[in-house]
Amino acid sequence: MPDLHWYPGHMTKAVRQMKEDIKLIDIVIELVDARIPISSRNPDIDSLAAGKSRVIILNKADMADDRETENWVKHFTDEGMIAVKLNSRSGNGMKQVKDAIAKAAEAKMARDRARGILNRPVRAIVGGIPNVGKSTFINSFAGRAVTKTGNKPGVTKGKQWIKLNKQVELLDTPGILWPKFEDRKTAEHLAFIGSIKDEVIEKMELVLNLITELEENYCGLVASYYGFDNCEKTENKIDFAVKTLEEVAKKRALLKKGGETDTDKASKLILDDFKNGRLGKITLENVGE
Ligand SMILES: Nc1nc2c(ncn2[C@@H]2O[C@H](COP(=O)(O)OP(=O)(O)OP(=O)(O)O)[C@@H](O)[C@H]2O)c(=O)[nH]1
Repeated sequence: MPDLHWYPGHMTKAVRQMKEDIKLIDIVIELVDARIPISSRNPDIDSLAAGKSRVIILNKADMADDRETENWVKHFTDEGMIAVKLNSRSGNGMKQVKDAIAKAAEAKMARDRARGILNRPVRAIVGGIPNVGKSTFINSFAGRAVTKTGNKPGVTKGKQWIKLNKQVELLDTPGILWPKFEDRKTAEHLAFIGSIKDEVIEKMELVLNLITELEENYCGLVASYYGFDNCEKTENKIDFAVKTLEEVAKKRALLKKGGETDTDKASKLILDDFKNGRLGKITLENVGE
């Protein structure tokens, strides 16, 4: 197994920045990928965000299994968080997100009022591991109608805030959290969604494990996307995955010079199709697993 404890320097800097920014913040909005709500979280957010209001957004819900996403929303709500699903690209769900942030802000203002603090702005930050959609979220949140604050006296130097309403504003630069590499499966899931470079893990091994995982919950899905039938409940999962991979190469005419199937190209194709949601609405991590 390759060394997965890879930790680029820019991330160390980004994490330090997030620790600094969070001091100004009342509400921490954590973005996770709805397809892998556990692996795309960073457990350290709990200590980073201690004492803050918490909102968790299941982003990229358009690529996840709707039923599973509902289960996750319920799960995080039961844990005492405000949980919402969202498609940041289309903005579908943004109204619910804004309502959720306004609700968290209202609770914070009520606590302030009880302590005699009036009209203090409530500030929020978006945090998440790479590629979960933080920038897309901020752009979609800002939309066209809202005005940016900042560059005026009294506003922290270099920081821009996007106003949600009179009292609530969102920091326009996201906080970057580092992905966790606790175990092989987590690292693979992060590679499937593109949060860590898939060069970190050998592509062929990665795709065989993806096919195997998909077969468990969505039997025949890979085959049917590429135009053949194949749903076998077999014990020999890796053999089955290899067969599927070769069949995909044949179907897509991915052949080497001598006519042999080009499974490297087929691996790349399947990983790319999954990453971009072309294989369908799929969730790889279920509540209670
Ligand atoms: N389908 C879909 N794609 C999304 C959604 N949100 C973001 N994306 C896409 O996901 C990719 C990554 O989005 P970014 O906004 O750059 O993610 P980020 O978290 O800011 O990434 P880093 O800068 O690497 O930390 C882009 O191709 C987005 O278009 C979503 O809700 N649905």
